[in-house]
Amino acid sequence: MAVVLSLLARATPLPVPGLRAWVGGAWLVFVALLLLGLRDWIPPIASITLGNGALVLAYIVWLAGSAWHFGQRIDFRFWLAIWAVVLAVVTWFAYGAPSFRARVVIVAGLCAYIGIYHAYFLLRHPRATSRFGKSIGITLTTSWLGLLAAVYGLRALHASILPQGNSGLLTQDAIQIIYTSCFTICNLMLVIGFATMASDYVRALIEERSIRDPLTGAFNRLALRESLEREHSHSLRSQQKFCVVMVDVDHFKKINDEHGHLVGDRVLVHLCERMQTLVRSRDVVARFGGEEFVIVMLDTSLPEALQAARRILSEATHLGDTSLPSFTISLGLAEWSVEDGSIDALVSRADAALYAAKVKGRNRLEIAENPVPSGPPPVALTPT
Ligand SMILES: Nc1nc2c(ncn2[C@@H]2O[C@H](COP(=O)(O)OP(=O)(O)OP(=O)(O)O)[C@@H](O)[C@H]2O)c(=O)[nH]1
Repeated sequence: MAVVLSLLARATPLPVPGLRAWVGGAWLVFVALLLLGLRDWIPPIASITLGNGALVLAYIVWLAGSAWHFGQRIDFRFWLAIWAVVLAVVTWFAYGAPSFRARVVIVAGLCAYIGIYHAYFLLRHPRATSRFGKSIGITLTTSWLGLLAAVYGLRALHASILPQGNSGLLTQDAIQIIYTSCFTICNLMLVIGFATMASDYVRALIEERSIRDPLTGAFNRLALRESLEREHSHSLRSQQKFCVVMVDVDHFKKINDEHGHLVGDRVLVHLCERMQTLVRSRDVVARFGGEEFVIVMLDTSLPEALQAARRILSEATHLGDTSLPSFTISLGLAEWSVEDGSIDALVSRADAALYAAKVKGRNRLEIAENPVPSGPPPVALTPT
């Protein structure tokens, strides 16, 4: 399982935060099982102390991997201190006052605790839930973490109260064989869970990149077209109005020429961020190309859109404490009409209004002419 996860980590097209730690944890589980399995052939210090140490460390490293995956850090000093104490206590119960029962209760109890903590962390993390709900990887990982913690908990309880609990995992009795199988399956499924989380992450990132403009983070033209088509057919059914605003930076070429393209890029990023804060979160801000943006204001009539567009004209160019050169923008606003036969016709009207704003001196807002009815009215895409 460690080999498979390592190969997967090498094959991922994009770096996945936390994946290296998950790979490291899988190798530690492998080392731990090897050392514990070689109990009769290697010195107890290697088998008992290092074997249990590697096992506990594996679960801490897996937890750290999940925290990194979501851009967080665990308190390593705290966890390493716990690890060191457990190692010392296990060594004491191996040499000072030998007690297999005490070692099992301590190690299995701690592993159960880490498993529950890890599952709880994943379940409660706000970024673990996307707009599609919990990812398959997280569901899988938390389920198997819960099961693994339950098996460890049972093992600790069993060792502390029942006489058979005092026998080693590798003993040939039925209950120990069940424990060994459960540990193996849970650890294997956990590795599959981490691999699925990694692939969920890569897929989500690729999906996100396919609809976003890499410079500004605004939606790209593909996403814009999809959202316009969605709104257009929704409006054909419901007659609910929506508006399109075209925004263009005035004399942007001059900004590039005088300050350089990097400053020009920062102006675009700044403008985009400002516009996103000035519209509702469900409105769509997209980069149409170059220094031109399109905002789709969903379920919005002309008077409401006019208010928002005026706000954008006056406030989107505020520089705050940035070191950017001052700039202005021009806007063209068009309200969807049933006479717009297609979304291209609507966008063309907004573009024409933008052109009018440029011709009239820039740094202003123009409203598009009503569409000229041509031919029969468009047919609704789905029956009303
Ligand atoms: N920095 C930067 N510049 C870009 C980017 N995309 C396009 N441009 C530049 O934007 C400029 C657009 O210039 P024009 O189309 O002449 O428009 P303008 O200078 O804004 O003039 P008006 O729109 O008429 O006010 C060109 O110089 C492009 O090279 C980009 O991503 N980053």
